[in-house]
Amino acid sequence: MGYRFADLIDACHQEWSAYIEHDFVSQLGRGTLAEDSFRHYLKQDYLFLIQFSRAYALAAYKSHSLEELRNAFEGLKIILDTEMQLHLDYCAQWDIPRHELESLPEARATLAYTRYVLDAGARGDLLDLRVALAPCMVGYADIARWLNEQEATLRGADNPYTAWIEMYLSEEFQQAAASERQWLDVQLESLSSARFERLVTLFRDATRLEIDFWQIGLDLAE
Ligand SMILES: Cc1ncc(CN)c(N)n1
Repeated sequence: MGYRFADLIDACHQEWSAYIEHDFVSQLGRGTLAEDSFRHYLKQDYLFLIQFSRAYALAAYKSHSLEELRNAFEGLKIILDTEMQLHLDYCAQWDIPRHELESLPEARATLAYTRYVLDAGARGDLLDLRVALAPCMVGYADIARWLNEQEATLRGADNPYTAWIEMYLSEEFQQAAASERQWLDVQLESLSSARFERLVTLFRDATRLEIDFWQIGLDLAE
């Protein structure tokens, strides 16, 4: 029997739960996350999304088929048109000027995560790259659904982070994550155990780097 995407999560279950249910996420869901933490996250995430746009462009370069090219294009489009727009809206609402975003220094965790994924893609093939990207797209879709299931999650105007949660819960984002899972299911099915184990390392590392990224929001780390 072949591997599936769920086997990657099972192989690093502890890291995956620590990422999905991180304190930053639960505080955001309850609406109790300090504004400074979210601001810090937002600014670093702006820089993160620029690097991840490059990673989706790299995925286009590494593609062989029209379907793979379309997928890379969709990933890039969601970042540039949807996620980035929400960031800019929050920044405008919270008086973070555009020129500040353009001249921000990258925090170490931002550098570490984004360059790790770009390097995985440059060294490896499309599957390596999309496995390294999976905690980003599939992870945030899971986070939004997890938040939606929690009784403690505060909805509507009383939670300043409602727009963030809604965006990742949106049909567009959930659908993109579901089709990424499906593509990975097909690719993983016929792999040898040695190849699968190498992908587990990529997936685990990227998940650990996502955990660090939440943490810089709480620590306001540079
Ligand atoms: C750090 C991080 N990881 C994932 C996502 C969702 N694309 C994001 N915006 N930022």
